Amino acid sequence: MKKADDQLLVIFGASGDLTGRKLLPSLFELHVRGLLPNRFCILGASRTNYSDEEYRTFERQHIIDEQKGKEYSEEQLDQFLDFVYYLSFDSNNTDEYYKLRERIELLQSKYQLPDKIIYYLATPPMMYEVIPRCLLESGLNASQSTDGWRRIIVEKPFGTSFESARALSEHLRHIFHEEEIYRIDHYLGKETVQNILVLRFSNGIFEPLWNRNYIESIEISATETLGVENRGKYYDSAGAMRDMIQNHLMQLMSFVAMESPAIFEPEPIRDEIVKVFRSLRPFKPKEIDTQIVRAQYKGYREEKNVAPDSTTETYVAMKFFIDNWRWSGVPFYFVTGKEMPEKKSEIVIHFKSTPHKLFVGQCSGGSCNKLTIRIQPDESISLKFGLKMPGAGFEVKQVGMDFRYDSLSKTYLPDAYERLLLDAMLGDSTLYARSDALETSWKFIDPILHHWKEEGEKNLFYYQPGENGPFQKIMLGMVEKPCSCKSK
Ligand SMILES: NC(=O)C1=CN([C@@H]2O[C@H](COP(=O)(O)OP(=O)(O)OC[C@H]3O[C@@H](n4cnc5c(N)ncnc54)[C@H](OP(=O)(O)O)[C@@H]3O)[C@@H](O)[C@H]2O)C=CC1
Ligand SMILES: O=C1O[C@H](COP(=O)(O)O)[C@@H](O)[C@H](O)[C@H]1O
Repeated sequence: MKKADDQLLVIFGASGDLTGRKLLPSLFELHVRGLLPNRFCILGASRTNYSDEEYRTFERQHIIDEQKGKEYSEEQLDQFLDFVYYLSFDSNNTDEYYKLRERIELLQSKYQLPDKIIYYLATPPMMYEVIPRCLLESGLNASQSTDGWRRIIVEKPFGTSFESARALSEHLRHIFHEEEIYRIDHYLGKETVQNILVLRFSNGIFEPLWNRNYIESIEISATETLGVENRGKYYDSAGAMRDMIQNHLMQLMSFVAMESPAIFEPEPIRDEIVKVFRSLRPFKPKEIDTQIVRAQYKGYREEKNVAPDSTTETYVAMKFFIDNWRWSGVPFYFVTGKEMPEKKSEIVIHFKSTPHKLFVGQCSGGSCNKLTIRIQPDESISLKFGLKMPGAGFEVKQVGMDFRYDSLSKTYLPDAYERLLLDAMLGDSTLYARSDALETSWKFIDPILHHWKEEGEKNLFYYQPGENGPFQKIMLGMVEKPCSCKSK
């Protein structure tokens, strides 16, 4: 596999949850698998006071916790932590960036690194404006060397509305070139998500069926058993629509719905994604109440840092349409929720039934055929079809042909962050979101959020943690009108 150029990675928000649970464990796994650049080091930066050694000890435990069940040696962990450094500084204050510059120069000289730096913004979103501005003001946003470069990875949420996403993009483009900006959506780093493209565009059998003529509906869901945990402050201002649908589920939908790019390169793929988003049928205010269900789990308002009268949704189920040649009239569904009975993310393609039912009880009255792309927990693809039960008569049973992704080879399935970090180091932005795609997706979502804000508690439903409640029915009945499940 191609190795990335020698480089330095600076992580802002180095003392935080994302860095400890995802970034450093993923970087360690890349180290174990020999995929990091030959000369490389990591500089973590945040305000908390740590020496390099204290920071290494702090993160060592996170890595051990996250690497449970994976093979590695203590020696590999020591080697890795040896090239992890920490700078305690206030990233809000331009005057302190001289400390960052000094540390970067020291490390570049120690490791004989070219002037190639990736900045990772793993901080609260309000810092996405501040840190790039301070980098500009202190001259750290661009390389002075002819073969040097800068890249910046920006975590989600990328804005909270169309206007704020656009303003953030403009701000970043003023400081970095567009091709240097990597907007991360970790769902795109998941192996099965990438497999949607390969499944669709490397198999001749699916393309003729992948349209309104053969597909009845498409369901895209991501449910979680956890609640908001320790992220109440962020989540209460975001809600399920901003936290999951505007980014992860919309990206999944674009992979399912897009046309084939002429070539498999970042820009043609991203062009096709934007075309899908532009074809989304906007909701009229009346449709928001009948085609979208929002709900909150009981007990959410007692979570830490959540407003006691919060109307933030922790669950959304919605029906929508893509008005283009391929998908005209085909309903798409999104479902996402916290405190659900199962942690599961999947895409289900429901194919149309045969024009005439020849067999009694044929697949309980519906179509026998559906294709399920399971993203997690067990990455798999399964196709259901009807077959005759052995013996007398013609009783039809729906059977499945299942493919478990981990049976493909003994090759280790990388975590999404491993794949995406490596891609950014290699300069490959295919699996990163482009600004126009994000902005177009916000344009679709904004009116819904606006309507909910006006409605307050009206049409907000409640559910018991751990229960699907009436929502399964809502999905099956396909959200024609709000259910009568409102209660506290
Ligand atoms: N955690 C997760 O699983 C995911 C997180 N994200 C996104 O990643 C980002 C980080 O999330 P997470 O790690 O959970 O958050 P945390 O609150 O755990 O960490 C935030 C980090 O930023 C620093 N920080 C906090 N406030 C400020 C401030 N005012 N000025 C400068 N630095 C500050 C903190 O360090 P210090 O106080 O020492 O400066 C800390 O290192 C967020 O934007 C989040 O939306 C996205 C997907 C998943
Ligand atoms: O981005 C986010 O994703 C997680 C779910 O990610 P997954 O990979 O575990 O499916 C979600 O819990 C979190 O609220 C959201 O910010």
